[in-house]
Amino acid sequence: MPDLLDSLMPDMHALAGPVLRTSRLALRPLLAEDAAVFHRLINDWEICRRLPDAPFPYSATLATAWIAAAAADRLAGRAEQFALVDAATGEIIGCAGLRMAKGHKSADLGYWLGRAFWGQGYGVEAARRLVEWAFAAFPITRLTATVAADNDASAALLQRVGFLPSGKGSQIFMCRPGQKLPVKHFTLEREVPVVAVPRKNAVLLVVAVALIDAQGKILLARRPEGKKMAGMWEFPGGKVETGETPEAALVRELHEELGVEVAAGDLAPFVFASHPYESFHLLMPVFLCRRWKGKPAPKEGQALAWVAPDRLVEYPMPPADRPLIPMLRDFL
Ligand SMILES: Nc1nc2c([nH]c(=O)n2[C@H]2C[C@H](O)[C@@H](COP(=O)(O)OP(=O)(O)OP(=O)(O)O)O2)c(=O)[nH]1
Repeated sequence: MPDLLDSLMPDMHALAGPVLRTSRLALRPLLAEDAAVFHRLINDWEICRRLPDAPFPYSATLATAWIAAAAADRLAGRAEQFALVDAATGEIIGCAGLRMAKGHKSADLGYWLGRAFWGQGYGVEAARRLVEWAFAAFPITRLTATVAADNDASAALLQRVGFLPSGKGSQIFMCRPGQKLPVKHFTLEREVPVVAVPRKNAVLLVVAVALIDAQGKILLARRPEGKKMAGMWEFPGGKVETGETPEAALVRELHEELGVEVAAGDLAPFVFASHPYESFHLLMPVFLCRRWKGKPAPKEGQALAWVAPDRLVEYPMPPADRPLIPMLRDFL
């Protein structure tokens, strides 16, 4: 359903550029017919004295020329300037834009609001949206912004949007010819996505079980070809998934690997292995289980063997399992 703003907005086809929306604003390209409002808002000493490129008084001719230059800059890829439009009224309340550095590696953020619209969070709202769009739409790695050293409100705005102070300097402001005024520089770096690099000592929780049959033999499964530690004999089990209890993981693994059904209550905690492997640290609680439903069958291509406790040593096992063998032998 078209909202009020759409009905107040100039013909979208006339807009040679994107329209960005926030909860209260639309940021749209400036049009030649905006010149009168643009001029009325900007021709204010309190605004011009804070903008490096604005003379004072700010003439109507300059307003028209500035809007035309903004359109040319957009076409040439030099800048993206927007009128900030109140979504409730369709009224222009200020401007914000990005001036691209050569090669589009960075862009400079600029903005101003008509004096009646100060102190209501419009600047932060517009700047946030522009920043978000800038990083999404261009391969820039950094945004910069410069404010007059005494413009505390603007410095605070930038910091609320995520900019960090990056130094001080001085700059000519057109409304005060002949002198350089102190400025503060700010930058905002593109967020580098955090890539989850597995840490060498990341703990991997694996759960395993010694299934013990009526003769007191223990079931071992041989790790199939193609897996790490292929050929080693291990206790059935596997990784505990996120949100799973060790018991639930074991019930699942025994069903998947061996086709047997086990009740969590029939799993008795026995011992654990804690072992540093090359790329992770294994933490493996080992349960004992004497009751299950079904006949264990190799569902995943593994060989199975029922082994008496005193013969476990004859089966090559992963290094993490070796300390478990005497414990099982002594206990059973
Ligand atoms: N199930 C089981 N795993 C063991 C034992 N001893 C031991 O070091 N492990 C290691 C081998 C594996 O790195 C890990 C078990 O994970 P897993 O069975 O879910 O995974 P996997 O390596 O077989 O295969 P994949 O699913 O990651 O491809 O724990 C053991 O006695 N039983």
